[in-house]
Amino acid sequence: MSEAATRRGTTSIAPPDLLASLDPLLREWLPRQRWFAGKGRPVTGFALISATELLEPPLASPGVIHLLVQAEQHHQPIHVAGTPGHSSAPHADDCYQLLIGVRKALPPHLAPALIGHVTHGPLAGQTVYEGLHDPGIAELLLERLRLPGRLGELRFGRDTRVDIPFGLVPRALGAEQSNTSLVYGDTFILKLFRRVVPGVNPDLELPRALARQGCGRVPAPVAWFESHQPGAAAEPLVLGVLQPYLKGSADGWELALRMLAEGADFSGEARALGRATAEVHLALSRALPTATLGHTQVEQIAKGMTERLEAAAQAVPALRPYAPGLRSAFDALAQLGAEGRIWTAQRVHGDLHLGQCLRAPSGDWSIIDFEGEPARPLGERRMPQPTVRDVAGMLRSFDYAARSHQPWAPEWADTCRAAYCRGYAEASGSDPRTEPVILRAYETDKAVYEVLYEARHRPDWLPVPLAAVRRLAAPDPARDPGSGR
Ligand SMILES: Nc1ncnc2c1ncn2[C@@H]1O[C@H](COP(=O)(O)OP(=O)(O)O)[C@@H](O)[C@H]1O
Ligand SMILES: O=P(O)(O)O[C@H]1O[C@H](CO)[C@@H](O[C@H]2O[C@H](CO)[C@@H](O)[C@H](O)[C@H]2O)[C@H](O)[C@H]1O
Repeated sequence: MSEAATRRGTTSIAPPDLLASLDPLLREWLPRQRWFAGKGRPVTGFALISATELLEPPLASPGVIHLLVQAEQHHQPIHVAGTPGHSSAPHADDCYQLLIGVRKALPPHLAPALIGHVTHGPLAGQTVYEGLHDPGIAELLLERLRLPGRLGELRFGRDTRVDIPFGLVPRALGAEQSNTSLVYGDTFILKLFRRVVPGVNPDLELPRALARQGCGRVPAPVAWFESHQPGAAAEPLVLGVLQPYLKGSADGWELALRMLAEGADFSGEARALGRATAEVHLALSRALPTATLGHTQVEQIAKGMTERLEAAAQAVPALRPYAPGLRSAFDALAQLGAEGRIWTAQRVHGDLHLGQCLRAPSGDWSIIDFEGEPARPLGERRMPQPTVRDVAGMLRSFDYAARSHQPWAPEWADTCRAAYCRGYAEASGSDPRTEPVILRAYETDKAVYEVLYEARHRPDWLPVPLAAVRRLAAPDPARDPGSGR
């Protein structure tokens, strides 16, 4: 445990002692979590950012300790699962939010939440576990959100116009997630961010800005909590956001797969999704500053895409044969910029795909999860960007769905992609397909991101973005730019 960083805490147990007790257990448990971002590099220790007791162990059982810890990891080349190659992607030590339950022994229903048995230090003889799986702890968290105020370095805030009833029954969502969500009585959903970075979190910022615009496409934040580290320069860390739960809504990804399996037409939904995306873009352009992208900025964007491609090709050797073809998409974008083509940029979703779209029983689509691509630096995620970035994300998603189907259903993807662009044009007045160069560049950038994402998180899925990479590296000039084949 790094002594230098065991700085402070609002705990009855001295933070260095607390961390010394937990260190060996967390080293083993943390890398196994779906939301752990530093896969492939062993955790060598932890530095404490803050520790706050929500309930004091062992006086209270369960005890509940809120921890922000920095996971110290080797920065040397990593082996990326599913590929024979290595990556040397530099990574700062990531900070994670943990809610640790402490009990003498775990009741059977909490057995899957076990982190381990503490053998030494002030918690010796206690069992520690993933507190978010304990309904009692989840209830306690909602209580804190109902009553805004401070607890140590934690600050709880809420929109007091919205009633948060007492006693809503919690359940963990259990979804494949980058974070962890709890649903309360089918009324609210609390998302706890796992890897946290200082600064404005777009997943709170954008939905609040959209709510101020009266945009009904995005659930409006009802309550939130942050950690405020001492020191004037320190920016808060946004830790959780409570929103209305869209009961009975269907996830766009699941729905698309279901309709594909049934041979049902999804183009009506794709068109509605295009309209929903354009409406959100319009509201964002009104809510937050926009920018004009001239020659220099476009060149910078193309350079960033090329650099990401090179880093991804280093990490995933299967990408290497296609790199020259993919690079040509970014060169073509830079070339258009050099010829004087100007684009408008604005705040966008940043990681839009079918799984971020929820369809209410009424048929209305909502959009969630405005965090952006988790691996990108926060400053980059909050920059104004061309809206085609989100469009490209959705087009990729139709391709993903079609390729997850046996047999591959390319016509299905083509129809959805075209319908989505049509819907987008109806609501925005401009069809993304009329800008094939920038569309191809953003789609290529997204496919490259996906190759790296899948290599790191779901190696079995790697063939899906690799198939797109093959197509994007050698485009057929005769083909419609909205087509995914
Ligand atoms: N407001 C909501 N209403 C209903 N379900 C939601 C809502 N927000 C999120 N979900 C569900 O939770 C899942 C994870 O939410 P998301 O914000 O995408 O988390 P993550 O950033 O961890 O991926 C979504 O796929 C969706 O099924
Ligand atoms: O979980 P997040 O919303 O943070 O997003 C990450 O995980 C997504 C997968 O869960 C990943 O999306 C990719 O797979 C989807 C199918 O599961 C597909 O619809 C998307 O088009 C594809 O990009 C996303 O890229 C990643 O950031």
